[in-house]
Amino acid sequence: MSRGEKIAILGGNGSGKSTLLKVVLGLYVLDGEPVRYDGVPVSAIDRNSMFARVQVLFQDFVRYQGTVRENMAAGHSAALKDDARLRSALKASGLGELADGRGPDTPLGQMDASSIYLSGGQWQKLALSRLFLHSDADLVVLDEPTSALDPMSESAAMDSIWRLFADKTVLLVTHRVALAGRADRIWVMEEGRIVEEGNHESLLALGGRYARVWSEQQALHDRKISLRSEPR
Ligand SMILES: Nc1ncnc2c1ncn2[C@@H]1O[C@H](COP(=O)(O)OP(=O)(O)OP(=O)(O)O)[C@@H](O)[C@H]1O
Repeated sequence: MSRGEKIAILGGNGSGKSTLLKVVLGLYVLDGEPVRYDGVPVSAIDRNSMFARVQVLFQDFVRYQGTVRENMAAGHSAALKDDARLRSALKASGLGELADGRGPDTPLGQMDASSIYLSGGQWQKLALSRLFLHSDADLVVLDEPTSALDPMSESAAMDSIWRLFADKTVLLVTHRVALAGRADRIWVMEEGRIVEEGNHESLLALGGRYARVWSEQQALHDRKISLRSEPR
């Protein structure tokens, strides 16, 4: 990976995408050549200084029984007081109504009668807001960050991801070829290995697994559009 590069990782269930992220982060150590950051093996880098430079969003992100503010500012107390930053991060993930409505002090979950319940997709947006709020890392690692979002929300959230992390190195795991297509480089995984590598155009030209999944997902998309436009 080069600094500032955007890499998307595609592959079927169990192909090794999440495992690869953990290897990159030094959470799993493999035999053989180690993962290096600026030439330094990941095992030789102090965990705290490593995680100060890396922002991670896994699929099983945390949900705190607390307010929106507490959920977003977890581990970063300075952000607790900055309402403008909190609201802007909420809007970037698609929670504009919450930002403009009851705002950062809204209690979530079952705290009391004034609490609101978030849906699965809304929790994922909140997790993304937390990431946008603290986007001061060099490397951003995202494991299916929009998997619970509806198509419109997903497209808007991905726009925010590319915009807000424009100068960061991004590693994005996704099942959606349309989202991967915007990356500088795509790794296609199968049985724990990268079996295809390139950008959208070169992988389409290769005519392999990526090209096949791309045309299948395009056909599905076109079918949905035509179903929507058929007269009732
Ligand atoms: N800690 C572990 N110990 C043993 N096997 C594991 C461990 N974590 C993952 N695996 C296995 O490694 C394989 C790859 O898992 P991984 O979670 O990386 O897949 P993935 O490509 O992210 O899949 P998905 O799209 O379903 O999230 C799977 O067969 C899984 O069962």
